[in-house]
Amino acid sequence: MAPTPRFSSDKVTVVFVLGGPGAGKGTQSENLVRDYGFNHLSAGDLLRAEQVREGSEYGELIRHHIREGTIVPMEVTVALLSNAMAAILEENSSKTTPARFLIDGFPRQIDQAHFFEETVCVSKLVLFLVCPEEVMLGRLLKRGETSGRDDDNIESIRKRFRTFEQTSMPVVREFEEKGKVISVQATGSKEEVYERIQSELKAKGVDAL
Ligand SMILES: Nc1ncnc2c1ncn2[C@@H]1O[C@H](COP(=O)(O)OP(=O)(O)O)[C@@H](O)[C@H]1O
Ligand SMILES: O=c1ccn([C@@H]2O[C@H](COP(=O)(O)OP(=O)(O)O)[C@@H](O)[C@H]2O)c(=O)[nH]1
Repeated sequence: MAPTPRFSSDKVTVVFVLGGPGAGKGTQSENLVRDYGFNHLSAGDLLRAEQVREGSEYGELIRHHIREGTIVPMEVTVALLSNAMAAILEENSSKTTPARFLIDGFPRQIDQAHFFEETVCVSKLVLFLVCPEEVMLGRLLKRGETSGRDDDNIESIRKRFRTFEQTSMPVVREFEEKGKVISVQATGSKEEVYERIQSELKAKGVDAL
């Protein structure tokens, strides 16, 4: 028998934000948090916090995968996301009912998508930021001047691009077949991209607060 997800869709609305490394997922998520009352969970940020958490048994494992641009085993990432959602719901700090969650940079592999939807909750939409590699490369190298991230260097970036094409694009295609994907061109200024996102969300019946 299939497991029951931890959160039902009358309690939570989940929107995944996907796109290649440097497509602008974090940047546009900030806009959506401000205007739509989303709670923002970045899978990468949660993993980086766990990597440096004192006493974590996963620190070295996470460090290795992030530097190699490969995917951390899904049990680790899904537990971090699920617990972060539970903490937000417990604080009852959400501005909307159902509580809106924007999950950025996840799922990046098909088994993660299935495991999350079976055990945590079913997603409503996927916002997919479409961006050519040369644009993402330029943005990441610039971000690398100040980000301090282990993976904003040319070797890791090349590996992340490969993982994105080979492992993460199949996730986008599967959600596309279910009619859940909003694709937005992520080139041009941050403001232009955000305007495109807003008009697509409106068309899907997701309104700003
Ligand atoms: N439309 C844009 N034009 C120029 N730079 C951008 C744009 N969107 C994001 N950036 C910058 O590119 C870098 C990567 O964006 P970020 O939101 O961190 O991407 P992701 O979360 O997809 O890796 C950041 O330094 C960000 O400020
Ligand atoms: O569900 C996830 C999300 C991220 N990562 C790891 O975290 C890195 C950075 O992801 P993030 O979304 O922070 O940044 P991006 O690569 O999109 O700029 C990835 O390359 C992966 O190694 C992962 O293993 N599983």
